[in-house]
Amino acid sequence: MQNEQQFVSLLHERLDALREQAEAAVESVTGQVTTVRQARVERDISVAEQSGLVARLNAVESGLCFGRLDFADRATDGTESGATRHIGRIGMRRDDAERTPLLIDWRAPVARPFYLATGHTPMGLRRRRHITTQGREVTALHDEIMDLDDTTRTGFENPDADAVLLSALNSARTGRMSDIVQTIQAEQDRIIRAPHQGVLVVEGGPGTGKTAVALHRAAYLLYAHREQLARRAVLIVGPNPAFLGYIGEVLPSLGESGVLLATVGELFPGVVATGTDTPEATEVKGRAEMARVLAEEVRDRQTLPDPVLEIRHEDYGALTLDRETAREARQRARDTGLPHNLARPVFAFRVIDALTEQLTDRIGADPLGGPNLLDPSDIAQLGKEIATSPEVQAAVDALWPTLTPRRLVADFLADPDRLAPRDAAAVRRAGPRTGTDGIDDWTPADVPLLDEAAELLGEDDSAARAEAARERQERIDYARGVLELSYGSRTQEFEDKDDEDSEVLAAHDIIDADRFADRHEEADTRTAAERAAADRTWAFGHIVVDEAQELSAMAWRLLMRRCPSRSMTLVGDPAQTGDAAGCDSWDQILRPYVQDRWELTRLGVNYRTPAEIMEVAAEVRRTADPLFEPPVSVRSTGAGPVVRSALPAELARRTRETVASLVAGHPAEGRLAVIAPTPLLPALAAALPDASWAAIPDLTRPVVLLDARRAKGLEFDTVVVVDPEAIMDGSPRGTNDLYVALTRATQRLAVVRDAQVPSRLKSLMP
Ligand SMILES: Nc1ncnc2c1ncn2[C@@H]1O[C@H](COP(=O)(O)OP(=O)(O)OP(=O)(O)O)[C@@H](O)[C@H]1O
Repeated sequence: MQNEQQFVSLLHERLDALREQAEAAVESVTGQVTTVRQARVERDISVAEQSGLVARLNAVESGLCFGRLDFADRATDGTESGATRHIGRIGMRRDDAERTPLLIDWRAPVARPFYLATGHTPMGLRRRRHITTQGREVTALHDEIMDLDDTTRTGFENPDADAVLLSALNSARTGRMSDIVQTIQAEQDRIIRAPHQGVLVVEGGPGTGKTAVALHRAAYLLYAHREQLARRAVLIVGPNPAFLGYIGEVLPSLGESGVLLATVGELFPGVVATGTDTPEATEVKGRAEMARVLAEEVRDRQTLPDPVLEIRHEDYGALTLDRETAREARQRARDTGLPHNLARPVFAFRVIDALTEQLTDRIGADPLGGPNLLDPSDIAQLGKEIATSPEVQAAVDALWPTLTPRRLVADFLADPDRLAPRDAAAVRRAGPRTGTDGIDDWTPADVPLLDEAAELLGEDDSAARAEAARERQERIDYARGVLELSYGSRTQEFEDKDDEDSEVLAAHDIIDADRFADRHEEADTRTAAERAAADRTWAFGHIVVDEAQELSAMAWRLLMRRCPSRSMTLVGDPAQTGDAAGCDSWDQILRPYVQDRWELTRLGVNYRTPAEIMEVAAEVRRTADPLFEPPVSVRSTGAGPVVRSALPAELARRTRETVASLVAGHPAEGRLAVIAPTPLLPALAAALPDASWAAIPDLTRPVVLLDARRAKGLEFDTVVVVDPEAIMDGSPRGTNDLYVALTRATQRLAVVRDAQVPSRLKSLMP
């Protein structure tokens, strides 16, 4: 233990030294004042790099080193004979001439036996050690002998190989998910390190570690393919903001920050989707056919005169645009296949041509019947006058208006006549107020519609692009110089890959002058993730979707547009689908985009819910699917759910008593959630004044009140489910919602039933 303590102390000293260096570097450049543009670029880059490094070093402080591998003297693969390697959150080297490896990043290939080796397949190991620390102090060691012929003993051998895992699973929850880097299981490790191309679907029941695996996979991919992914950023999509808050600390604790966490409702820059839809409206808006409906809405705006449009020209009097000419112009514009706003100039040119011809005929007609008296330069001049005439422009606008996505979708929702009457009634809402460009409270289900509209409409940005190209060339010239400088001052002490592959990246490692110029233009020192968040057309390097079963067909269209490489990890559980627009089958989701070229893998062990609680939850699922088999719980606590019942008027009071007795029975422990049907929440909030209750509840509070939909993906030490039958009947997928609610507890479950409702579930009888 003492030796291990010394080593861990040494690691922290090294970490301190690296941090001091980085902080000093930030300080030394921050104060520099310069007017030379190249020097300013260098300074900004330096500050961004070194500040990022400081943040990263701070984040890995806790649990910096958690494992040790002792390789056998006679190594089977010939690489690590007799060596000892410590495994940690990041890689570090000594500050010596050889830059000796000190700590191996958990993602490095050499760390892999830590997760995969078994007595049967020792992968060259003699011993594997789990090191538990608190702050900088080593508090426990657990050794596993991998080579049975090896008779050396350390005194820390633990017959219970799962002791470290079980201690992690039993620890009190904090309202924030923690990483599992110390105890990743072999089946999880294989998914985390699966190849990065293509679509990988990870399916598994509640608590099987899908979220944990998805996040560690993102961290692994950023390590293994940093060059590609740091530049394009990784997007992690979660079901709601509370869930994103819950998982938000995992990647920083693994030293990663180049990731954008977002809900689908946050993926249309400039729109904050604060509204809510009924389940019916969500379902209708999520249907794939909405793409066609919106396309038809756009075509509807490309109108024709009926039968002619009279245009009064200031100087030349009345001009007429007939239906046939407009139809021909419209066809030409449509034939380009361009989005509406980009095809508009084609339509406009044709109309202007026709009007110019009309005017030419009128003004230049030879009274004697000879050829037109105007010469080509006169005609060109007339054309210009027509094109710039406000009346002509108004006529073009009336027939082919420039449209914005917000306006189009708002108008459609105000008047959704194209839909069947029931569907129209479900989605109809007040139109945009005069003068506004949309509606005030967009809902998450509107966002894929807005994105679809943006695709259909396009943005005429040719002038802006030409200007951007010119500026970019200027930046490239400066960036070339900066890169040369950056290579000269590269970091030396912080790697466990070879030199060219350093995991601490400096500018010269990952980019050439072109890309560098893109990233560090003077006016924009944002990270790739930040820039991605502001850019609707950003193509992410990899997308991870959690609770993927909840996404609608329209949301998938949006996500696929953001990921042209189709490098994606989708995790989910169709048995937990709650959203009315959610999909039931992966094939149905993926076929339109990748046909059958996607891979499915399953996780079968439940690390969260004890066996006794899982049995009750499984019974709920079996009411919908009699052959349902739940994932196997890794733990059992010996305690089944406590069931109480009360008359409807007493439900809130009974719930308060139940919460009070559970809190009193387990005073210092973790978090408690009350999960109830949405209509009951106000009454329960009044009865539980200390509970956190909001659209985005504070999960770090001791008691949290929420409905089943918001509980998705979360977990608590203790869960009280109120009125289970009402949750079941509350929506078309209510059985799934109740299944979700019952599977959120890591330790204890209580159920408060409505005594007047006959129970459909044997195990939920008092
Ligand atoms: N290898 C592991 N070591 C330690 N804890 C683990 C491990 N795998 C999973 N867990 C823990 O199990 C719990 C459930 O994991 P997670 O939330 O990822 O499951 P999930 O499959 O996403 O569940 P759900 O479908 O219900 O949202 C978490 O507390 C997670 O930290």
